Amino acid sequence: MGRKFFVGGNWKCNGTTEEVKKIVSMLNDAQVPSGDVVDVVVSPPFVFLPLVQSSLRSNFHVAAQNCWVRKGGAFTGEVSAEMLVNLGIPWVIIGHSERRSLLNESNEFIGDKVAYALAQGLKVIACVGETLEQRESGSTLEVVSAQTKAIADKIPSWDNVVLAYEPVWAIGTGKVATPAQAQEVHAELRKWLHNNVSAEVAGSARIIYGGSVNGANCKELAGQPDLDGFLVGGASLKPEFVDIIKSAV
Ligand SMILES: O=C(CO)COP(=O)(O)O
Repeated sequence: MGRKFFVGGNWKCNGTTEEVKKIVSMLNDAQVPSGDVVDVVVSPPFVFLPLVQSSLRSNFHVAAQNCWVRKGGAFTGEVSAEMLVNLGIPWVIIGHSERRSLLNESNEFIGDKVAYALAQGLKVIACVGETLEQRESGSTLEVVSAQTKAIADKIPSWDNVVLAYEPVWAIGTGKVATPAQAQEVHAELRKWLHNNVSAEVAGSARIIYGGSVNGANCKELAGQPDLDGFLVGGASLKPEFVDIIKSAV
């Protein structure tokens, strides 16, 4: 169906200048499949974006981990989408579960952010995912559909959106979703897009998985038909990130 594999590395709130330089040189030296086969996007903290942007190999790209919901101004501590564009940062992660839960970002706020970022010309990695409680109570599909709807309602096009399914119970816990669990939700999300957006978007939108992905479990997950890549946390800071990129082929 021609959906290009996508591997994102979310560095979260980690790193010193020295560590960032080391990761970048590890990535620059890596033998990986060509850019026709896989998109690789790494997401350092804001303060390291210019360093990574200027030193990273040209076939890998960078993402910010967040941006402000509207035009910049008197919003102390925030970084606007316009600033990212001004710096030539092509991607931004929006709606990560850590921001949803720790900073109380609502579905609606995230929908607004995705829409604003897209309107400024950024490409967006939009995250959805259920908590353990929600999974155990059987509401996984309802939760991820509502999160996806809040985004779909606000955006005119899915061309520049990658949807990341990140079950909260799998993030940073070492508890990865089984390939079957991931495939089930990815297929449902694709069906949701088919029924609520269009058949074309359902066919072309990349849906990537995040949550305790590592060099050992990536290959089997990557083989699932509706799984188009990964958003990697902890392992994106380590050499095994290269193995995850290689799971594209
Ligand atoms: O939150 C994640 C990526 O955005 C996943 O984190 P881990 O890979 O550390 O579980």
